[in-house]
Parts: sequence; structure tokens; C-alpha cells
Amino acid sequence: MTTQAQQTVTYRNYVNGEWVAASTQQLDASINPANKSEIVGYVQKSGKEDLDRAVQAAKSAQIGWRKLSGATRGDYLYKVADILEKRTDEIAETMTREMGKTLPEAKGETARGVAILRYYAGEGMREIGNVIPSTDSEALMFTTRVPLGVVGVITPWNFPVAIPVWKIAPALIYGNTVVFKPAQETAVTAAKVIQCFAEAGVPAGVVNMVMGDGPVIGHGIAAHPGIDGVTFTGSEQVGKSVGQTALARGAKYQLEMGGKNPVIVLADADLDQAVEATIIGGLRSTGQKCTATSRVIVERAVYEPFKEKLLARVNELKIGDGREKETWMGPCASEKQLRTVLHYIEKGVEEGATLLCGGKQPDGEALKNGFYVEPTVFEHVNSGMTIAQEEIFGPVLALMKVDSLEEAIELANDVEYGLSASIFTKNIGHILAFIQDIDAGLVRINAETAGVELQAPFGGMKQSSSHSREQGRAAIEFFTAVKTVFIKP
Ligand SMILES: NC(=O)C1=CN([C@@H]2O[C@H](COP(=O)(O)OP(=O)(O)OC[C@H]3O[C@@H](n4cnc5c(N)ncnc54)[C@H](OP(=O)(O)O)[C@@H]3O)[C@@H](O)[C@H]2O)C=CC1
Ligand SMILES: O=C(O)CCC(=O)C(=O)O
Repeated sequence: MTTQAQQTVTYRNYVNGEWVAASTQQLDASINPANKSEIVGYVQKSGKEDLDRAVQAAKSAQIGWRKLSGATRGDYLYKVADILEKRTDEIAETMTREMGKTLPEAKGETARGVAILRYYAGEGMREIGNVIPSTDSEALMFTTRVPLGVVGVITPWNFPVAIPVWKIAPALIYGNTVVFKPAQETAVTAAKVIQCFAEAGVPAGVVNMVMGDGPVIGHGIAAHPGIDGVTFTGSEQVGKSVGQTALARGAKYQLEMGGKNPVIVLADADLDQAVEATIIGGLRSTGQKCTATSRVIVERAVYEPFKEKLLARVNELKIGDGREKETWMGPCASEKQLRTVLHYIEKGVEEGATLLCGGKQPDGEALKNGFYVEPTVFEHVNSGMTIAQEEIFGPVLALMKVDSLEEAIELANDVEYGLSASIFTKNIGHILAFIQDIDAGLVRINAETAGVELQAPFGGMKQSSSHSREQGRAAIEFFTAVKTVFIKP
């Protein structure tokens, strides 16, 4: 008889073009949050020595990679995109098994990874500088851009394909080499993405992946003298420590962290449209997006009809294993995440908010082995409450009633984050005031707070980011350094 351990694949680190076991000889089991007894794969629990090897490989590969033309680097990315595209179904299925989002969402995310790779492949043929008139009429002055060198990429579990790809692809196209540390929670999916780079023939050492714990490998990347820039997405607490560690040794860093994103629904809004966007923005991916809608600020005149429609829709949502066709919302990605969400729900009740629906783990035989939580709606939430201030990262909506647009914007801005915000109204004056006054890097009108587009800058204000932007052409700002050149005959 074969045991599950024998059947389950072990995924290795990818260092200098080879799949290698961690020097520690330690493994972690990556489990399915829809069924905690199912092991998706075993992943490496690496140590500092493994990281050192990866950094050394990335350093050795750097000059050769940098010296290729942008077009040639782009050709590699096109190949990676084609391979990822062919493996969409398999990789999406792994993602669903490993972190719980529904299969259509996982397929959409993988397709987004393909599109991001193609976008940055094309970037290898676009301009990287400007001619600036010199005060010396005989001279030519221009800017050009050079890679940082070796870039460390630290990513979370909520978008295990899209986030690594939107960091690794621009890093590579601008001539950097990469040391990638995926979230241990989703390291199997990450390994499959890196297999696409390996299969595309990206030269040895250009992309390296080291699996392991955040405090060891993630912190190790931030602190490593051989790493020239660090790009991070995850929690505010860890992000800030990554930034401080990188800053202390003079390395460049980029942080994308939390959100507490509001949707404002004004009296003239199309209520059905606003309800749908609140549900999709707040509850898709089980609320585990930094752009997820968390606070729902509704004008008094439409508060009751909006609430009724919202509750009716929330009560229809089918919770279950993301691989099943009829499932609308999967489990939380991990037990830790489930505990966090339940803790916030408890806190909401304790602090006096009214629970309108949800609030607990769902009943049912089919769900008892997974990290499920019901979609939850609170009302009578005020800005001083914990659930109105802290990022929950779960399917929890907080309804808040206001009397005017001014009050709505004031409430919307009354948090430490400023990632995404949306408004539902037909009044152009209100739309313009919102665009002007809201503290958010992503401002969305009559649309959900989530749903970023790969060709546009992405990032937040206040504590949501290091004030930098990712994606689109904005990525060039982090992944390159500018040289100003002055030439005289
Ligand atoms: N902005 C966003 O998109 C995200 C926000 N979050 C927020 O963070 C909360 C906690 O989630 P969690 O997964 O713990 O997020 P973390 O911030 O801990 O994880 C993000 C990444 O950082 C790594 N990491 C952990 N500790 C360190 C460290 N000391 N130094 C460097 N890297 C480190 C993690 O590794 P590993 O996990 O493998 O140990 C992971 O790869 C969520 O509830 C949510 O509020 C979470 C994910 C994404
Ligand atoms: O809304 C999206 O599509 C992206 C969200 C995101 O970047 C995140 O949750 O980390």
C-alpha cells in the first residue's frame, strides 16, 4: 500500500537553473484549506545557506542578463507566457487546492499572469530615457536606465500567480536577476510558475526561488548585502520591517501593504449595481484582497433598501470547495487566517456593532474539514471600532450610515490606509469631489474597489504602500536607476 506521503510530490528550490533540496533537509506540508487532511505538496523549509547560494547565482548571472537586448529578454518572457498559458488549467487547479479561491477566479488570475508577462515582454522594445536640452549647445544630454542588479521578491499567498509575476516580469525585462521567496502557504503554486521560467530556457541564475519561513528567508532577503532592491507585498507590520531592514543597509525597497477600502453609495446610485459591486468587491476571494471592499458607507435615504438588497444577495451565496461548480465563495486560505477573521467578528460584536448575517463557521458535513467562515455583514458600525479600522482580510462588510457626501468622504478617509475607494452616484459634481478629496491610490467610480488592470499604476496612499507604484509603466521606476548622460564632442 502506498502512503499519501509517497504519492504527494515534493517541490524543490530553484537555484542556478537546478531544482535543489534545502540544505536544512526540512520540509513543510502545504495543505488544502477546503480539506485540511489533503496535502497538496511538500515544500522546502530552507535556511540562510540556501538563500546565500541563490543570491550568489543571481549575482553571477546578472551581467550576462543585463547585456542582452531588451528584445531578447522579452522573447524569454513571451516563451514563459506561452508555457503558463498552456498550463492554465493545471496551475489554476493547484491554486484553488492550495489557497481556496474558486476555480474561475484562479483561472482568471493565471490568465492575468500570462497577460502581464506579455505586457512586460513588449516593454523590452520601449524607450528607457529622454533627451533633455543642455545649456551647452554642443552637448547632448539624455537619460537612460540601468537595472538595480539583484532584486529580492517577497510575495503573499492571496494572489500566488499574479503578484509574483507582476514583480518578476518587470524585474527581468529591465535587466535585473531575481531571488524569489513565495509565501510558504502557496509555495506549490509558486513552484509551478517557476517551472514555466525553467522550461522557457531562461538562463541559469536569472530567476531563483527559495522556499521557507518569512522570518528566515524573507528577512534574509531584506538584510542580504548581495540584494540591491526588495519588492514586497503583504501585511503592514512585516512590510515596514522589510523596508526598515533594507533602508538600514541602503538598498532600494518597495512595499505594497494593507487596505481598508470603502465604497460610498449615494442616494442617486443604481442600487442593484452598487449591491453587486459591494458583494464582488468585498466577498470574492473570501475577502482576501488588499483591494477588497471592507466599509460600506451608505446615504441615509437609500440605506434601508440597499441593506435589504445586500442581505438578500449575501444569503444566496454558496460556500464550498472552490473546485465545485456551484461554489461562489471558498474557504479562508489558512487556519491562521480563519482565526483572524473570527477574532475580528468577535471584536465587532463586543464593541457594539450589530451582526446582520453570518459571523460564524458554517454548519454541514461537507464543510467541517475546511477553514470556512460565513459571509458576514455588520451595521451600526462607527469609525472608532476595530472592524472599521483594521484590515480583516476576510468576508466581512461593515455598513455605515451618513447624511451627505462630505460626511461620507470624511468617514472614508478616517483610517490609516489609502489603497482603493469607490463611489456609486450619477452626479458629476459628486464624482469630481470624490476624485479630488478621497485618500486612495485607486479611485473607482461606479465600480468595485478591487479589479486592478495590469497596464495601469497600482499602489496606495498613507500606510498602504511605500508611496511607490507597481505594474504598468510605473514599474520602471522601482526596477531601474536613472543615469543622466552628458556628452561633449
Ligand atoms: N497586501 C496584501 O495583499 C496582503 C495583506 N496581508 C495582510 O497580512 C495579514 C497576515 O497575513 P500573512 O500571510 O501573515 O502576511 P505576511 O506579511 O506575514 O506575509 C507576506 C510575505 O512576507 C513573508 N514574511 C513573513 N514574515 C517576514 C519577515 N519577518 N521578513 C520578511 N518577510 C516575511 C511571508 O512569508 P511566509 O508567510 O512564507 O512565512 C510572505 O511571503 C493578513 O491578514 C492581511 O491583513 C496578507 C497577504 C497579502
Ligand atoms: O484587486 C486585485 O486584483 C489585486 C489585489 C492585490 O494586489 C492584493 O490583494 O494584494
